[in-house]
Amino acid sequence: MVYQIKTIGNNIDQKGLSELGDQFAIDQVTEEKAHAFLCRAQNFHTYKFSENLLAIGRAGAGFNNIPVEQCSSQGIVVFNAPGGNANAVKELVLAMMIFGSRNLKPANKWLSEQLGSDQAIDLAVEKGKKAFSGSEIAGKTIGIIGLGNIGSRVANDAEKLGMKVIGYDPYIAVERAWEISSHVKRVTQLSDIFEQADYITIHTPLTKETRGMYGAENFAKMKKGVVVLNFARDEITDKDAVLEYINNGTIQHFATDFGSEKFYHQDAIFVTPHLGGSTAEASLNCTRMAANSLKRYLMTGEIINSVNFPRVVQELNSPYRITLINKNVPNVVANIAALVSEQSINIANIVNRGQGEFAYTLLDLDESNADKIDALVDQFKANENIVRVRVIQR
Ligand SMILES: NC(=O)C1=CN([C@@H]2O[C@H](COP(=O)(O)OP(=O)(O)OC[C@H]3O[C@@H](n4cnc5c(N)ncnc54)[C@H](O)[C@@H]3O)[C@@H](O)[C@H]2O)C=CC1
Ligand SMILES: O=C(O)C(=O)COP(=O)(O)O
Repeated sequence: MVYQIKTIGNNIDQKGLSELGDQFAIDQVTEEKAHAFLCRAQNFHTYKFSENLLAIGRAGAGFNNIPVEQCSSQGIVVFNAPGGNANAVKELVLAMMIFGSRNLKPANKWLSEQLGSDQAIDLAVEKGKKAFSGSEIAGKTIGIIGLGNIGSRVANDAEKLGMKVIGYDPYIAVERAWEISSHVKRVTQLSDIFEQADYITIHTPLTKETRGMYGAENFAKMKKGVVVLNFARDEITDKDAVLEYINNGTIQHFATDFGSEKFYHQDAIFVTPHLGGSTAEASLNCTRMAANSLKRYLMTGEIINSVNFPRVVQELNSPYRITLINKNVPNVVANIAALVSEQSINIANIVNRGQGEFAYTLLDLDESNADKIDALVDQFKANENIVRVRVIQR
């Protein structure tokens, strides 16, 4: 079987796709006929997914561009590439902190307005540069909201650069907690970040809680002269609040990865065009990770790095594996077992894991008779609690 992968958009790293191998064809069919999409931040919220679509690989971290609940209910597994671009974002954030502290944007603008001979410019520079004297990050306090793949790296490197680091993350993953330097102080109140930090950076997904987190309520708690960064998601920022707190002298510099006309032509604001994850290394990492997850899912039914289904890893030693995406309701597993038994088939292995409203079931069968497998598949397809059925032959 050849699996049809459709890349969406033009910024998928081509080298990363070589992971897929011979059993995969890239961009040979229309979106309608593809088994899987591989994408970056393109918005899928208005998409109508075809019944042929089994999976979406997001070659990046954030997946708010994908209607995940709709995908779950259509039996589409969504994968992302956790950590694949974290170093890229971390480097840009550290650069932007220093960029802001040293007034490089207004300084560069002022310099480009100095005309004449090099000697004349030199004279103007030595006279005028004191207006752009900045401050150093060493010894200052950075407050980090979200200590995941990116936030934990920012925390550790900021500490190495001599900063005092405080972090807020009520949902921190155990693996990340282990990776973070013991010098990083965890705070349990978001207000501690806004009250204590000289630099504030956010590295969370866009959620109900984080939407508008950079807004007047939290900004009112900030110290004067703070540098604020948003390289997470646009909707975290209330733009009018940023302008208000720049104008009243609280925010010295605001750096964001998300463009808005409101932010152009402002000396205290530096905007990058969503470049956080845009390095050669990150693009390759993320495409490789997403491609590998798609390959594993399509070929073996195993799920790793999915955002809407649990991790399920199980070696296939039987002639057939049936994978089911089913509603996470009582008795489904018993019904599945009953349908298998009606066909007089023996179950070699069954794994069923739920996540929210849906669950994933791997059913390995001690049966080589294709007709019996087909009959069972028909039964599963007719079951109202089962939304997706696939057969994988060893
Ligand atoms: N500008 C860019 O190009 C990029 C932006 N991003 C954005 O950054 C976000 C974070 O990326 P990663 O660190 O890789 O994700 P991650 O999933 O490793 O970490 C996110 C962290 O945020 C924490 N969190 C969730 N809700 C929170 C809340 N209300 N308050 C405090 N912490 C909270 C989680 O517990 C987790 O530790 C992504 O979701 C994406 O939106 C990610 C990569 C590139
Ligand atoms: O990984 C993320 O969440 C990002 O925002 C990066 O998006 P991109 O892959 O550069 O379109």
